[in-house]
Amino acid sequence: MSAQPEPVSIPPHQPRLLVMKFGGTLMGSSRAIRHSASLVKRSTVLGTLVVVVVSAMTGVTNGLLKLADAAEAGDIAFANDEIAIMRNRHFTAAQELGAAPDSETVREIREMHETLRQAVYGVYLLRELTPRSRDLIVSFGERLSAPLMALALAQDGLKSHHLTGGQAGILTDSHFGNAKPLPTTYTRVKDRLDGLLGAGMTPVVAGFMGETVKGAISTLGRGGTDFTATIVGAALHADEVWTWKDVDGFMSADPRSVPRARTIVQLSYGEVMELAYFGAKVLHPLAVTPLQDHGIPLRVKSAADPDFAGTLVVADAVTLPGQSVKAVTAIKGVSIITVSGAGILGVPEVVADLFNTLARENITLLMVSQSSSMSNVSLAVQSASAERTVAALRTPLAGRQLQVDIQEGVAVLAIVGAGMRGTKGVAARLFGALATEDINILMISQGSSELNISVAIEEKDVDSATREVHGAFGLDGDVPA
Ligand SMILES: Nc1ncnc2c1ncn2[C@@H]1O[C@H](COP(=O)(O)OP(=O)(O)O)[C@@H](O)[C@H]1O
Ligand SMILES: N[C@@H](CC(=O)OP(=O)(O)O)C(=O)O
Repeated sequence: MSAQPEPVSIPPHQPRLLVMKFGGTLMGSSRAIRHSASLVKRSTVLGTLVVVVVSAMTGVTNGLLKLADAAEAGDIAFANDEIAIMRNRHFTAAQELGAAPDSETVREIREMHETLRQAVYGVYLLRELTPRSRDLIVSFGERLSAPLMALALAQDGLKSHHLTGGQAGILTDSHFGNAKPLPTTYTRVKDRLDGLLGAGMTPVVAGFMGETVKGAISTLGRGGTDFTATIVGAALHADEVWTWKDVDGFMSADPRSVPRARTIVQLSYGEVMELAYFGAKVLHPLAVTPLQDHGIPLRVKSAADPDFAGTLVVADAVTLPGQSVKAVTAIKGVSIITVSGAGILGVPEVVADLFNTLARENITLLMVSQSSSMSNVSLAVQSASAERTVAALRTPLAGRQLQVDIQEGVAVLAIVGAGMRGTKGVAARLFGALATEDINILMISQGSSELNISVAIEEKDVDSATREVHGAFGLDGDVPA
């Protein structure tokens, strides 16, 4: 009889199960993918089970959206050229990750590009790009990067198996472009991934997507791979979900515009949702929601410095004494739509109609303000949805004497932190900092949770405003600007 292997002893603090998410930057080239795979291996060698969730190679999602639009507009030559460039990029990465020309992975990548080409040709023939076909086309980014990660893991000696979001069990509603997981998702994901983990595999899930009950591919909204990772984390009751980044964690501002930004040690789920909603690109706004019920921690970790703890996101995050604000964040590319005129005066149903219409159209309102005389309502929306918003408002406004004005070139700046709850003088300090920079405030709003205060300002001022506000709340680090 052969000798039984020694049982693996796991040190007491070693996580049993981690979900690790790698975004577009960390999947951007064979070199980046190899490094990402090495971060997985660091944990698996210690006996931790890891489920990997990947995004498309950086730039691919935007490229797919652009070529889909081109096909709808009749420019099939441009669309085909873009597909060829993408195909080359994926083949090169596969080859650099050791795939032989006749390997299963290369065959799979070739087939996927062919299906993509056919889908895009269908859009061109019909001159129609529905949300459903856009989701199918854009999903190829993640579907093509998952086998690349599997190759890199194999090179590191790990057995792995890659799956689409639907194959991993993620079932969604039919809100193509912004789908939400159905409740059955969690048991389905558990059933499917437990089997693979039990067989000693490291599953690689293509992020950003699920599928509807009819089997159509749906996407979870831009940045949705974070959401995939937390759905999987919640389904498997993982010890933690780690999102690896090219930054040192969640920082007190976007380090690209504020060089003095520092890593935030801890954030609550609520603080993260506010930050993500107000433009901190680090996480999808809904990403922490699946983790909240089970209290599963999320860590934002630096791929360049894996021993650094990064930012821990938990229910009861610490707030240091005197730390009213933890971060400053901004959304650029905003428009303010103002509805005004006598027709709105004293007619509350008009306002109710406006909001109902916008909710039906799935338009996200970044800020809302209504004058107390009720003679005007201002709505801040992403400029990309401004036209759609104005078109949607036509019906509730029809036949009333109302004027609609649009102001473009706006940004929304927000300060976020649980410590501002009940702290006096926070708004005064914010407005003081903006006044120092001679910045005009177009709209103001404070969330009733007192977790944030947001202001709309002209976009040209937003970077200097962010730096000034960051300093005013004592967030500047030691790094010279
Ligand atoms: N508060 C913030 N903390 C850290 N990074 C931020 C913040 N706000 C914006 N960012 C930007 O988000 C980027 C990381 O997001 P993204 O590139 O979407 O990551 P991924 O490719 O992993 O999805 C960073 O490079 C950084 O410039
Ligand atoms: N690729 C998708 C999903 C995603 O989450 O990407 P990333 O992790 O690179 O932000 C997007 O660009 O929206």
